[in-house]
Amino acid sequence: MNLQVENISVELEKKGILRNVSLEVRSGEFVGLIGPNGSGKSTLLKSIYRVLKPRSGWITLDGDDVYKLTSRQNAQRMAAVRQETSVEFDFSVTEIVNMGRAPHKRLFQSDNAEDVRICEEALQRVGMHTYADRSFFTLSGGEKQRVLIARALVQQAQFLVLDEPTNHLDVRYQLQVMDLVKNLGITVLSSLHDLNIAAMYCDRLYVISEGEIVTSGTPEEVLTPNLIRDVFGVETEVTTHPITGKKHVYFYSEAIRVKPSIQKVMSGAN
Ligand SMILES: Nc1ncnc2c1ncn2[C@@H]1O[C@H](COP(=O)(O)OP(=O)(O)OP(=O)(O)O)[C@@H](O)[C@H]1O
Repeated sequence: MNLQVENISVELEKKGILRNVSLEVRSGEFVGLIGPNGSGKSTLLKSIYRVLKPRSGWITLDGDDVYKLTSRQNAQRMAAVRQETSVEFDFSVTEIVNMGRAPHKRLFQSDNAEDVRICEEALQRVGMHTYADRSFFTLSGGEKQRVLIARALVQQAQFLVLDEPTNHLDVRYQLQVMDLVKNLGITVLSSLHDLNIAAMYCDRLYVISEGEIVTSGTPEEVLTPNLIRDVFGVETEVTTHPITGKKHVYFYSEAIRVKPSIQKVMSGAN
């Protein structure tokens, strides 16, 4: 599934939030969207999963304008895990996950054995199978996140949009969820705050700042100290991770002093 975003602009309350944004996710790619708070990541993803229609430009999936597809056609192709999902009624974990099967069923058609198996398997994959009967309301932030990822998985769409999927997750589940998504082998576009997670998992990155894409490329091309200083205002050292061979970003803090021995190296002293 190939996503093309062409020159979209979004205005909210008379303020330009996205300006002429273009982006491509090729079939099978895992593409990350990084940028500071308020830069427009969620707005861009919402435009793609049809919650915020752009004022201009167009968005296509395999050449079809997403805004011209029926909801059912769209849900068969694209699943989204949003940053904030409001669940208004007291559903169980299983009921929430089952909702992801709706695009594959007729109205009021009950779950068959295959639906049950797919939902159980998805809960197992996110490590939430022992919570099947729990009320969704009673779950922690990380547990909710994993259930919502399971709901997206059972939709069996070939394109997955994720808005900060590792938010709320402890380090083990951050890696587990990212591994799981990576191993699906489907087309993925995900906003990410953690630059090292982005470097580990993404084939390519787009960097957004103040509503505009400022650069894109492989993590090796994009994650440089200059770019991170310009976009995030933070000083870094970027090296190659000794085990994964991926880029790894070390951050300097103003509050935590740099060790004198390292300061010497940085200033070029012997
Ligand atoms: N409904 C709205 N009305 C007015 N402004 C909005 C609305 N929704 C978002 N914005 C503004 O649009 C800008 C982009 O917001 P967005 O949520 O897309 O950023 P983000 O990059 O996802 O941020 P974060 O990393 O904090 O989640 C922000 O300045 C935000 O305040």
